Amino acid sequence: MCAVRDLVKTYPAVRGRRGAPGTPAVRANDKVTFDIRRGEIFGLLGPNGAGKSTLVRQLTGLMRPDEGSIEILGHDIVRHPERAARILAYLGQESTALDELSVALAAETTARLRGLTAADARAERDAVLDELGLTELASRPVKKLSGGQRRLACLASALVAERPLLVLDEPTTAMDPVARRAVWAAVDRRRAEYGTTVLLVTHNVIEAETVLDRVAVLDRGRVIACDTPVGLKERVAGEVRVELVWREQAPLDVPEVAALRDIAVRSGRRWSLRLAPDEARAALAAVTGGAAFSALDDFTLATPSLEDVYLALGGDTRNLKGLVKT
Ligand SMILES: Nc1ncnc2c1ncn2[C@@H]1O[C@H](COP(=O)(O)OP(=O)(O)OP(=O)(O)O)[C@@H](O)[C@H]1O
Repeated sequence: MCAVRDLVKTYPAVRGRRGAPGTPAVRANDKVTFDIRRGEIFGLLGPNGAGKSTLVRQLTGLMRPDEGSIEILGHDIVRHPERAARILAYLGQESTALDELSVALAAETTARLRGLTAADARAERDAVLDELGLTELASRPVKKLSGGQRRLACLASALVAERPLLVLDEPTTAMDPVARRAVWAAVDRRRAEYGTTVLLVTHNVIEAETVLDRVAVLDRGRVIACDTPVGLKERVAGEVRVELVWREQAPLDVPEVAALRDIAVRSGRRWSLRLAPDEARAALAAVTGGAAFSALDDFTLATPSLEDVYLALGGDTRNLKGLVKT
């Protein structure tokens, strides 16, 4: 339903004025290629600055690529960017003009703009607000809601008047678990009833593992892997993750601990290691059996997550949310 081929987007360099340093050109998307199938929840996963929003802006017709092609439901979006608005609903990260309206009016106005009659727009509005648990907030201005409520209200507007493709950029940011569940239930229902396809932008690995059918992992503008979460995890199936949390500082005078130091991803008191099963056993025996044990606060042993895949692929995890617990 969506085919992206060799998409390239470079933000040009900006020359500094009056001696101020300029900014170099940034190749935000570098030959990005993938396909999205009808009815799937397809994810774009990557850390801050990986190029996800740039990609989405091109898919939604808001930005023109330098090179490459985008075809959605047979429409050439590079040549006809205006057609994107008729095919897809886009929930961006930024707040919009809808912020000034009440929750109900924002949804109703969007439905009208998408071609529904006044009566149909009101019916859609009521159904979507009810579905997302927003009825009580219907008369409140969007801009006066909490962060999570505002996201939900913007999603309500995105969902009115069915579109075959939903493009959702971090839809559940700032939402509580009840709101998150309402979002995924609403998405699932559309998929089941209308075969709706979803492109989900996220850097939340945990959410990605649970909701996505397939995921393209983006790193510095390039797709470094594209597969099902299970398929990606199989790439590191031979490894387990060991998490060590030290009480204060790691006892580096213990040789076994010093040896682990260089292969651990360290975040304060927490060390995260990807090891072969027998290495993991040896490491745990060393830190739980000997002199290091009194310095250890906690440890866990877990099967690989998407985070491990990301690391194994050479990704830069510094900004990947849901990874490093502090
Ligand atoms: N308008 C712009 N001008 C110049 N550079 C930009 C512009 N917008 C983004 N960039 C750069 O392009 C790269 C990709 O940015 P983009 O916003 O697409 O990343 P992202 O994956 O969506 O990040 P995030 O998760 O933080 O939203 C980054 O290096 C960013 O600094």
